[in-house]
Amino acid sequence: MKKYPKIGIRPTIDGRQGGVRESLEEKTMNLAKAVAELITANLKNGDGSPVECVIADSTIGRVAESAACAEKFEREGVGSTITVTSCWCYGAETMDMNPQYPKAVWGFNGTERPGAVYLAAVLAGHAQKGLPAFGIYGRDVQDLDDNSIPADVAEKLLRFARAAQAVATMRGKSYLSMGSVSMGIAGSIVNPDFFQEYLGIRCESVDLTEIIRRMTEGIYDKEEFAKAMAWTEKYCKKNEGKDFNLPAKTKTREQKDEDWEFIVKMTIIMRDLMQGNPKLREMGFKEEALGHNAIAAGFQGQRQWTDFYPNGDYSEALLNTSFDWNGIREAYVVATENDACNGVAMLFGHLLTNRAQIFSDVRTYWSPEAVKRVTGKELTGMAANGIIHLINSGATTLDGTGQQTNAQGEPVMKPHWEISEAEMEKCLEATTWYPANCDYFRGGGFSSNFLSKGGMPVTMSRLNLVKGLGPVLQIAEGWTVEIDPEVHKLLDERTDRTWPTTWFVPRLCDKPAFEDVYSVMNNWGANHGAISYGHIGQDLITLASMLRIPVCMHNVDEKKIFRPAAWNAFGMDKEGADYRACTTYGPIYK
Ligand SMILES: C[C@H](O)[C@@H](O)[C@@H](O)C(=O)CO
Ligand SMILES: [Mn+2]
Repeated sequence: MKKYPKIGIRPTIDGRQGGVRESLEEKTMNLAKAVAELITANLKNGDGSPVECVIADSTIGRVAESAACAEKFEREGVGSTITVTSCWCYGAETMDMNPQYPKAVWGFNGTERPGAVYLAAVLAGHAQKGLPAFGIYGRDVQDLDDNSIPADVAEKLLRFARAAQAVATMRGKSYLSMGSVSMGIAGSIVNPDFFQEYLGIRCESVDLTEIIRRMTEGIYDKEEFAKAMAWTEKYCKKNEGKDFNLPAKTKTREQKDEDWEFIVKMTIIMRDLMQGNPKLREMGFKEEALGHNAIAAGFQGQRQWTDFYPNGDYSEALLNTSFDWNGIREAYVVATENDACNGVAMLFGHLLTNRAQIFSDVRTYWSPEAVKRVTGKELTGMAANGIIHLINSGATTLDGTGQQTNAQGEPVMKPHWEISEAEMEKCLEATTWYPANCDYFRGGGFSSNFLSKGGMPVTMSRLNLVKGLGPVLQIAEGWTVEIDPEVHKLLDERTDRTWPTTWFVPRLCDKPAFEDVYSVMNNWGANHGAISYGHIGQDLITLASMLRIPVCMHNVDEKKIFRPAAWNAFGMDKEGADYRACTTYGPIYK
């Protein structure tokens, strides 16, 4: 059972004894309990455990009670707070002053006592003190004896809590670079200051010789390796695809079998490097047993490693997948080509959804005209306005096959605790493991290949670093689409047919970057995108504002944007206000 941060609930109250406070004690504490129940019933951590809440020991009426609550929250491992009230309270005395906690305030909309007035007053305090907080105010007046949480309030509470838990879960963890810069990809020039100041994440790095050392000296769990090999024989090796390499570059059967053993060992070692392994301590490898506390990692692969050793596609794909030989489990976050910027976008998506992530090159925009020219066929349905080819060797989760289904039989990518053994086997069955293209991967290995089923709502995002500005986030909600199999074959075989493909169609709107499918690709800030199941643009925007990362491109309805109340002070144009606020506040850990 992993250790996760908790959400602190702060019931605040009018401190006046002799009637007022007494009349509100029960109501205020009941509201706090209702919020805690809402969060614990609806939100889970990555391991499937419910997000825990901690409620202050008493209502908070004066500053001494604020301080006592702050001390309790520190002891209990709180990482963010929600203040709730149904009455007037003394803002500067009762507000949460912790500079690192994401914070929200729910002012009960009941007119007998001025909860909304406190909400506005304390949000002014938060703005004045440079501690921006999210304001939650229900649209309809509630009766004083109504302790229920209205739907609009619940939606904002949960949106805040999802993002706040993501922020708190990242704090204190590591990003592990396995290797270094891959083929001059800027995203793999890892910027430790960004990780430290914006995410509270420490950057760790290991040279790739460490994988060879551990293989050579047997620093891995031999029993697990045997179990993994048997599983790989049963589910992966049997789906080995045609070898498209030139004869001179084709490995023998014996060499390929050695490669399978190599990449399975490599996968175990990469996982151990990320999170450690107590079995290694039993084997006498105390230091290696510790791991790097990595919540995300990147594997350089190309080129030096892949010019000589089998590639990392199997390792990256399986680590990013919600299952392996040990069964169904939380997906890891591993960026191929050590593109740490894309790794961050994958991490955001994973923490907000508890689902595995797709890592892709944003490879090709295909206009309807170009498709007609090369295939003689029309793009139809949701693909009719053009499609974007998402494809990358390696780090695309096998959950991306779309072989998991919801109650309606529609393709989905599920949190791991909802995936069945049968669905795991379907994802594996839908994946072909082609011998690696030895023109690119001289050391051989295998690449996962599948075609994502269409009809899944997805969100593609990307974190970019801009000198002089800092980090910015891009977001494109859309869908996976299926196209005529013959069209797919022709288009896919023009590029890298041994790699996994997802055909993506963004939701278009009247914003310039979304006026057509071409514009989405033409405005994308790097070669990669992280693709998460679901339309999570609103959550990403809320999360980005907590981290002070401006959003430079998105196709989310402006009315659905939920950011700290202080953002309103930076102007009515939401995008400009976002930039001005992020610049003013700066990173939360600086
Ligand atoms: C062709 C290169 O080897 C691939 O790695 C390339 O398609 C990329 O993924 C670059 O991001
Ligand atoms: Mn790539």
